[in-house]
Amino acid sequence: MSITQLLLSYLDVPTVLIFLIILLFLVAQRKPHRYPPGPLRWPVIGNLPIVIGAKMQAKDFMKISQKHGSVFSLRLGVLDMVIINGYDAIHEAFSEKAELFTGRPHDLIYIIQKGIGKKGLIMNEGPSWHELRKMIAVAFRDFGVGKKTLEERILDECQALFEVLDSKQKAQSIQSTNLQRTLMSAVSNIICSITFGDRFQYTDKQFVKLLDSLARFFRTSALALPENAFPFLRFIRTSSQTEDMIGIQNDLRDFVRQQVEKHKETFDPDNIRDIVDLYLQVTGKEKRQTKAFSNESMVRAIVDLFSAGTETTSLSTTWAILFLVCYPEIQRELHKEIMQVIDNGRRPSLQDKPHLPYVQAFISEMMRVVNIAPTSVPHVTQDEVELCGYVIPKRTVCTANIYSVHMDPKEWPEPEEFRPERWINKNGEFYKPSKAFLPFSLGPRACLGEQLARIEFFLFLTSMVQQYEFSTPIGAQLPRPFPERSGITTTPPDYELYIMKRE
Ligand code: HEM
Repeated sequence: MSITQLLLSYLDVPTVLIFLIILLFLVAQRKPHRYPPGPLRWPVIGNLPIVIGAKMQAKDFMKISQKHGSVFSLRLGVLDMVIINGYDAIHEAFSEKAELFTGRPHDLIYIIQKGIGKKGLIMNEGPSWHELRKMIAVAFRDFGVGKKTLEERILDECQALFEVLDSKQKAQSIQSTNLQRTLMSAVSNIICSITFGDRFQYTDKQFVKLLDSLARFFRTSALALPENAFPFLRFIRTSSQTEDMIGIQNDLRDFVRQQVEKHKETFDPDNIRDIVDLYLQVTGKEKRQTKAFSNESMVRAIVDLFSAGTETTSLSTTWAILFLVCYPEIQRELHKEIMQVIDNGRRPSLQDKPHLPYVQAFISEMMRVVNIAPTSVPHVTQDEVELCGYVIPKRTVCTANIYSVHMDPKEWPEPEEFRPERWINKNGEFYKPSKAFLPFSLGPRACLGEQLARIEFFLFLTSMVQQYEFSTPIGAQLPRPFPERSGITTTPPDYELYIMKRE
């Protein structure tokens, strides 16, 4: 009997199937030379089970990094991505090798490709992104970020918020998610006033609907959408979740377009009121219709500011209230410090900040534990690049796991413990105990709204603690003040909240 005949005599159907499965499994493990390691991949779906249905991807990613190292790879269907964990690796990528990591996956992640596109700020890349980012940074400065005018605007918005809180207080307890919606309106009004020079009533139907949609958008994980893993699905039938996310982006664009059209009617080149006016001036008067300064890129850039500026800061404030409720002794300490520095019930000011070390410590610790944007916004490699000894090919999606930086026990002993005191030195002053603190990411793509967010958050929190005491109704169950669920952002649990105006 020849060898071929011998082999064929063994090849029944189950043997062939087992052979094929092993072959597919081996093929699924193939990676380019010196590519980052990663968990075993299933044939066809790759590592999709890791992200689908995950409550908190960042936490799962951190566990994987404990086994495979700070830089590891995943394959989600056809989408290859690299997850970067820990301060040192993220610093090497986004700071030391920043110019090679500034791309965005506008062509690689379906919801971004179809719903957001390449224009604007967040998903744009290359010279037009650079030009736009520079212009918005200057506009933020010109329209008051860091100036008294903006401070006044924020404090006025706090006042509007307090009127709503006072009416809610009369209704006794409220659900914390309702408060978050109100906070979203307040925070959103600040970015609206910088961009459109206008604010909206908290009951304005279009505004409320838009903010609800925005919250839904941020609660979803873009990575887990089936069309990213299997692009052919886009030609058959997109999932309802994907349709919803695309619809939200279209609604946001329509809303901003309406505001821009209204502006055009009252535009006066000698009186530039806000960012839309500035844009109209640049694109109209100077006839500058470059890629960065087209009408559509303006609309998209403003949608980006509106979205990024609303959800993150309002969620942070909602989380802060949860910590006040769960740690009444910390709330008392904060109130005591605020009362000592801001006397006679005057409105807080940014000038008070250096005199409020415990407030600053509370804010930093809250941002560390909560990780509002736990996996940041994905970057893309602009060329082949070496990172921590591995080689990452050009146009690979790279995600920084910010959660892994803030939960690193070597940098933050007992990282899950909420301890504002970590941020206070022996002299009772506020200080940064570790470099491993990146809530706004780092490098040229770091959050453009960091300064604004910090100002808003400080003024909102200080004013709220000055005026109100937050607790839960007697007998109500206390929620756990630790993030357990996240999409693009980290959502606090819903609970019954009691707000009492201070005398
Ligand atoms: C607590 C509040 C906030 C947090 C934690 C936060 C966090 C972040 C993070 C992690 C990124 C991704 C950076 C990267 O890709 O490496 C980002 C990007 C961005 N954020 Fe924020 N953000 C906050 C508030 C704001 C506000 C108030 C605005 C504006 C009004 C804003 C505008 C932006 C923009 C435009 C980008 C994209 C920058 C670019 O791609 O060039 N953010 N933010």
